Amino acid sequence: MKFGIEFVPNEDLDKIVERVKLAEEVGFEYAWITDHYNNKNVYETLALIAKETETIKMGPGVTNPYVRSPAISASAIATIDELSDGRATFGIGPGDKATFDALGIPWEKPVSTIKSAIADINTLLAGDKTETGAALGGVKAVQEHLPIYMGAQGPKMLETAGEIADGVLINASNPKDYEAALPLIKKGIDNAGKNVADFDVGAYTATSIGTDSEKAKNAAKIVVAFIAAGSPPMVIDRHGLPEGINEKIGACLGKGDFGGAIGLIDDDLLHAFSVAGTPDEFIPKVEGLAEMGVTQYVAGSPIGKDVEESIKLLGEVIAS
Ligand SMILES: C[C@H](OP(=O)(O)OC[C@@H](O)[C@@H](O)[C@@H](O)Cn1c2nc(=O)[nH]c(=O)c-2cc2ccc(O)cc21)C(=O)N[C@@H](CCC(=O)N[C@@H](CCC(=O)O)C(=O)O)C(=O)O
Repeated sequence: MKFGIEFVPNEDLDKIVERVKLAEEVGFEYAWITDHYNNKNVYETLALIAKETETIKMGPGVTNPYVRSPAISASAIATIDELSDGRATFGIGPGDKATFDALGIPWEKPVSTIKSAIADINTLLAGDKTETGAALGGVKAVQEHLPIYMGAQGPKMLETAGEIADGVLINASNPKDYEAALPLIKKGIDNAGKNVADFDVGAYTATSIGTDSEKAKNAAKIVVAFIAAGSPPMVIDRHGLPEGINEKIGACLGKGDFGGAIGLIDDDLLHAFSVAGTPDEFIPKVEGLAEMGVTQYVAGSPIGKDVEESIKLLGEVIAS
């Protein structure tokens, strides 16, 4: 199992860089930086990480094809590959409606849009010209093939990821989600005549680890509340959760009643939408994801009550 870690660039960048250096030290192989227009810029954050680290791979986890053209994204990730001496990796997903509504960008045909964006980015990174005549000149990726991952959850997006990407990052923390996702990804891999062994299935989880189980679980509750509220009925049903619990939690969040939302998060919801607890509680959960075909465990927010301590504890899980 490879291990990755996610950071949201909405806080002091020096702190994020220090945390990525600590993650590198304890054995993490990937640092994924989220990309939302209202946070600090993902590529400036990645550039700082590239200059301050030696071995960890890094990339957007995940950008989207609507806010930047494929040529701008190709130039940006090739620059990170140069700065990091060949450690860049590129995560791209369809983004979400709320973002594009706020930006006044029409969100159309996400599957086709991602397919054509990835095709152009691969063309440009290979040093070739796109159909419209775009070509990179003053920047060149170090890696022969810079790996491209897709953020995906929907069935078509998952199949597309298997078909055209080198890996997938799925926002899900429970083996049941991977039991449902793997056949779709495999269908795409088979369609493209690729080898499953070459494909990286990333579990982009809501992680909360600590020496005190209760405290670790409590730290995860608000994140779980947002995930549960955004989950469709099919996912609520998959995890055997009470029908309508997503709406109930969403209603609390909608009126800013975070205490009420957190009060609704029980162990079943924690188990469905996060990996939370002590290192000893973590190891069987990570093993359970591996049994379902997950090949990269990505520790996503909140990581833990004390992030530095949690990164070190995750180092114990990596070493186990
Ligand atoms: C579009 C959507 O795809 P989805 O994979 O479910 O999208 C949910 C998320 O993956 C998406 O919002 C991501 O961008 C969210 N996301 C992030 N989004 C961000 O904006 N920033 C981030 O940093 C970020 C990180 C992230 C990490 C992991 C991850 O899994 C997702 C992440 C969907 O509805 N897909 C369906 C329908 C697809 C569809 O629209 N089909 C149409 C059009 C077909 C066509 O396009 O040609 C049709 O069938 O007619 C499907 O896959 O079946």
